[in-house]
Formats: sequence, structure tokens, C-alpha cells
Amino acid sequence: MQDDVAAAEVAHEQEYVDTVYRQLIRSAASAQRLAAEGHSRGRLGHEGGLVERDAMVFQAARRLASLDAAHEGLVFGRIDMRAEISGEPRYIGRIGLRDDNRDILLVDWRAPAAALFYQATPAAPQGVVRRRILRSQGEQVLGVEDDLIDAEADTDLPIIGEGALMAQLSRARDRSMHSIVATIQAEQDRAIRAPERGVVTISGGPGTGKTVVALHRAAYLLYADRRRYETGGVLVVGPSGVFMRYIERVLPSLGETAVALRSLGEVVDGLRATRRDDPAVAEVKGSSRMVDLLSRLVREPVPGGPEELRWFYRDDVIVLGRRELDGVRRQLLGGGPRNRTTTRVASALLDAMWRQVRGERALERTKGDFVAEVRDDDRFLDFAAAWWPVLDASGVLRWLRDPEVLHRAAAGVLDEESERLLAKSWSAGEQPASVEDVPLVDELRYLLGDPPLVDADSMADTLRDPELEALGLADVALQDTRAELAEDRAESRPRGWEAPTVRVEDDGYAHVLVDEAQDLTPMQWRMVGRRGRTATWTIVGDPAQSSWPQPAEAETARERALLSPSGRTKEVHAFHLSKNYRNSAEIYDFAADYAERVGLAADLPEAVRTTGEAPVERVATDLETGLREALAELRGRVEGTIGVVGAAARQVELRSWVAGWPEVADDLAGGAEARLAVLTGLETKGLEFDAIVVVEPEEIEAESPTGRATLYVVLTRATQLMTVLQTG
Ligand SMILES: Nc1ncnc2c1ncn2[C@@H]1O[C@H](COP(=O)(O)OP(=O)(O)OP(=O)(O)O)[C@@H](O)[C@H]1O
Repeated sequence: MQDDVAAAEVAHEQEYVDTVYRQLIRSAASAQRLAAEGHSRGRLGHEGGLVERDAMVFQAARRLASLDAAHEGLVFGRIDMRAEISGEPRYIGRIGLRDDNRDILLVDWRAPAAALFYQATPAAPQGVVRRRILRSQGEQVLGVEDDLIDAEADTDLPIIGEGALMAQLSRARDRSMHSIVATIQAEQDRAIRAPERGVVTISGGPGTGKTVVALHRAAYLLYADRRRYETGGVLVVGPSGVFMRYIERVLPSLGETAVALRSLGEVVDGLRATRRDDPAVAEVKGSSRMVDLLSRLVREPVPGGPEELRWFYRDDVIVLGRRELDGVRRQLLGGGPRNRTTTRVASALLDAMWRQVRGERALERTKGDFVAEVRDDDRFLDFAAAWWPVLDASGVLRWLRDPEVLHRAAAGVLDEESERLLAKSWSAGEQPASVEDVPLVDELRYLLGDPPLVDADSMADTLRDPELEALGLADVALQDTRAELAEDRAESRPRGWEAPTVRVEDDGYAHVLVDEAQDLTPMQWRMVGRRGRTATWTIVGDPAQSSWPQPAEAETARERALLSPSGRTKEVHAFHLSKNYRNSAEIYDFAADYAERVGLAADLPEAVRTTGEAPVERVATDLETGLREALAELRGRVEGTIGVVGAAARQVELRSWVAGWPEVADDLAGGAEARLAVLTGLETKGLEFDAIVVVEPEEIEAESPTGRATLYVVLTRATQLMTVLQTG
């Protein structure tokens, strides 16, 4: 009987969904037609082109093309209100849609009219009687799940299903995060729809949905003020490339593609760092002491550059030796960021040279004659370009590979041990930049300023430089020499160290969203902060999961990063999430016990799901055999992903073991999509798996000063089963 009712309800919903899809096709086609017409007239979106509504439908249809049919369908929700409020159900979908009579068929989940769908609870029904979630695949409705919100309402609406949230949480995991648009919970919805001003912080313990909520918030902001956020750009920063791959489908599945997703190693254009430095090195490179060190570095002479300029002028020998050149260097450095001063180098050198002109024959001529004679001489131009070249930040960071340069820059800034760690890290030959090097490159970009020669426009600026014009130097000879030298450098530049591709003024975004914010070092805060001076922010994190050992220093850097350009503190709206939707209660209890035992001062959420499967602690005499057995068991018991997590120093060994076992060969196939992954503790940040094997937890704990927090992260990654494996 109940089955018949359910089948009838599904059939009924299918009819509605069919209507919506038919309308979508009609609207999209007409919008496309109009767009084509508008386009041919060059007036898309303006009077005579598309009216606003059609432009919206057109945009929406375009975005819809990227909808992943495997996720929840276009129409996923419905609310029925008390009869005295409305006799018509309200359908909620990924976009809004009207029929040909302009009546609403589907409410965009982000629209104010959809808020009730998420915020109505039995304690505060707000007129909603029943909330229904439609489970679909593509255009086909597979089932419905109902919540009776207002049990006191006089209604004969059938209530079907066992709760969409639990079904969603118990599903087998693959290697990517999914949108939760159908099952957003009320406290999460409040964070998603928070006001657009200032800074929204979202805190909460493991698995509370911080990441997924933040991503839905990005989609919400794009909806609420599309013009601002699409043109100004939304930047999402996460801890690692693996994490970015994990979350990269969520926004497209919500129909949004205009968002830049960057891991911390990719924030600077042109750099893609994945290698992590050892924790001790990372601590030095991440510290704000590096600002002083780098400020000194940019004042250094170019290593290997010419040290003397010797010039015969009539009866004079003009020599600019180290002392004179140091004077010119200081004078130039006093005039602004180093690369900006490259247009002034010729005149500064000529001034210094002219000061040495003494001979009588020479003095018969004026300074103007002298300048005219020297300035076009190739030897002079080559000297100027080699002595004061346009510098690129990655190249300048490489100067620190010379221990003497490092020592000069670090004197009085770093202690001996820190300097030794840096020297060791950078003397290890031609390595690509590490994740921790990227903020240093960025700092240098700002200290150096933009080279005047990055494009034709700025070339024109250079040529208009009044000082050059006054000196009669506004010709291209020096520029040509510089351009040639820049090309030479580009050719000799090792892979992975590309020059910045944009000017620093182009770095700003309209919104910056930082995930796992507890892990940002002070230098990373500075880097991200530069991209959000005029932006609004969403900052997501859980201090108990932090792997940065100097929280107070990071806090100060974070506060600075959030200042407006005029130095004002942006207003902060804080949201806290309290329920863990990832781990079973059994697994989370185990992790929470650990956090309390080791004194992590963790924010402990309540896990909403129980499985009856407590974590298993296995002691093996032989680790390889123990791991193989543990994996065999987990593979048989979960359908989705499995993670093997061990200390960084064990990775090579673990990978080679696993790669040698024929029974898991299929599970390892598929690269980033593989069912089975071997990871370090830090690499598991933000991720989740159906089952986890934690190999030798004490090693994970011991590998860095914040190893306990890392182990806590690892213990909160599994949704269903967890095995903790140690040798006895
Ligand atoms: N309302 C919801 N409906 C369905 N699933 C949800 C909901 N909220 C969270 N989840 C799921 O819970 C899991 C944890 O979410 P998420 O990774 O965003 O948490 P987190 O707070 O960022 O975790 P951590 O800090 O431990 O990395 C994900 O699988 C997410 O899809």
C-alpha cells in the first residue's frame, strides 16, 4: 500500500520535472536565438538585444551544460505550505525558471524564496508543512524523501521515505566532493546566506561541512551579485592539489564555473608548486621574519653582474667602482621598488659619471653633450642593462642559493640554525619551487614591483617617463637591450620557475575564500591577503587541526591580511557548525577521545550517524602482512574509497608494497580517481574515504611539532570503517 502511494508520488513528480525540462529547452532555445541576434548586432544584453530575463536564461542554460547528470537533478526539492498561506507547492532547483506566462516553475536554491526549504524545522516550521527531496538521475525521478515539518498542520499530504540526509551521508564515497544542495541543514544555510559584507568565518570540528558549505556560499555570492563576483573574480584557496581536485566538481555541479580554485602552491600566477618542505624548514620559510630577509635581498647587487664601469671621455678616465656603484644603487633604491626604477638607471649612471669629468677639454662641453655622446653607446647600454636588469622574483629567490648572499640577508634576522636549514633547503640543486617558496616569490614580486616592460602598454609608459624625456633618453635602445637580456634569461630559466604573467595590480579578487585557514603561515596570509585587499572574505577552519606551530604569529598576519586598503578592520560575521556529517559516531568518538587525551582543545561536534562499527586496532608482527590483511578485509566491506595513511618517511615503502599486491591493482588504477590511495597525514587534510588504515600512528604523531593535530585529522577522515595498525 505504502509502495503504491510512493510510486504514485514519484509519477506525479516526474510529470512536473518533465514540464520543467520542456520549458528549459524552450527558454534556452529562444534565449539562444535572441543571443545570436543580439550578438550579430553587437548588443548582447543591451537595449535591442536581450531583455534581462532572457539573458539570465541564456546564461543559465550555458551553465547548465556543465551540470553533472550523476548528481542530484535540476529539480531537487519541494515545499508544501499551510493551506492558508499557499495552496501551491514550491519547487526548488539548481536554477530558477519561469513558464511562458512568466509564472514561476522553479525557484533557484539561492533565491530568498528558497530559504524556507532549508530553514524550516519542526521546532520553527515557518508555515512549511512538508519538505520533499526528489532523488533523480538526469531527468528521471527515482524516489522521494519527505520530512514532516509541521505535525500539527491539518493536512493529508503523504510522508514517504526515511530521510534524504541519512541516505546521502551513508552513500559510498568516490574521490570527489559532491554538492549538498538538496540537504543543506539550517545552521549551514545561515552561513551560506550570510551578508555579503566584510568577513564571514565558518568554524566547526571535523566533518561539519565547513568546506562544502563554503563552496555553496561561493555559488550563493555569484547568484546574489553576479556582476560583482563574476567580473571581480572569486578565489578559492585550499591546502593542496589533491584537495583542489577533491572539491573541483562542486561548483560546476552547481552551474558555476567562474571561480579560480588554487592550492597554496598555485596562488601566484605562473607557479605550480606541489613539493612540501620538511616541517622545520617550512616553519622558517613561513615565518614573517622572512619579510625582513627578503627586503634586504632585493637591495643586493645582481650576483655575477658587472662591478666596474670604465669610460674614456676625451682626456678623462671615468671609473665607477664598487663604492660609486653602491652609491647609485642606494640612490635608485630610494626611488621606489627596484624594477620601477629601471627607467632611471641610465640617468643615475650618467650623473655619477659626469661628476668625474674634470679634464679641460672635456669641460669645454656641456653635460648635455656628454649625455648625448654616451647614452647611445652600446657599451653603456649593455652595462646599464646588465648592472640593473629587470628582475624576476623567482630569479631573485634563487640568489639565496649562494650561502654568502643568504648570510648577508639573514644577518640579525634569523638565528644560525634557521639559516642553516634554509641553506640546506636551497643548496639541494635545481629543485622546483616548494609550496613554502611560493609566498616568498610573491613577497619578492611586490618588493621588486612590476617590470616596466611586461607589455606594449607599459612600454609606452616607460617611453613617456618624464625624466627620460628631460634627459633626451626616450629612445628604445636601452629597452631593446633589456628585452634581449630578458629573453636570454627566459631561455635559461629552469622549468617550474616561470616569471609572473600578470602585474601585481591585477592580483586582486572580489571575494577570497580560504579553506583550512588554520594552516596558513604568516607568509601565506600575506600572499593571500594581497589578493583580497578590497574583497569580501569567507574563512573556514578548525584550530585543533592546525599544522602550523606558531598560531599567535599567524593570527597577527591574518588580522593584517584582512585590513582594507585604508587600514580599516573589516567587519567579521562568525558562524559555527556543530554536527559532524562525515564520520560515524563510533569513529568520531575514537578520534575525540584521542584529541582530549593529548590536549588538543578540540571543538568537538556531535556525529549524527551510527554504524555499529567501532574502529579496529590491529597489532601485527610484520607490518607488510598486517597491512595486506587489513586491506583485504576493508575492500570486502566497503564499496567506495580506501585510504592508507602513514608518515612521510614511510611513503616510498608503503607505495611499493601496495603496488606489488595483484589483488589491489584495479583499485590503484585511475590516477586521481583511484579507489585506493596512499597518503601522508598532511595530504589527507580536507579529504575523506569510506575506510582508512592508519599505519603506525605514533610515527605520524612524531614527525612534526604539530603531529598530534595531524593524527587527529587522519583519525577523522573515514566515513565507515577505520583500522589502526601497529607493529607489536
Ligand atoms: N547537509 C549535508 N548534507 C549531506 N552531506 C553533508 C552535509 N553537510 C556535510 N556533508 C558531508 O559531510 C562531509 C564533510 O564535509 P566537509 O568536508 O565539508 O567538512 P569539513 O568541516 O570541511 O571537514 P574537515 O574540517 O574535517 O576537513 C562531506 O562528505 C559532506 O558532503
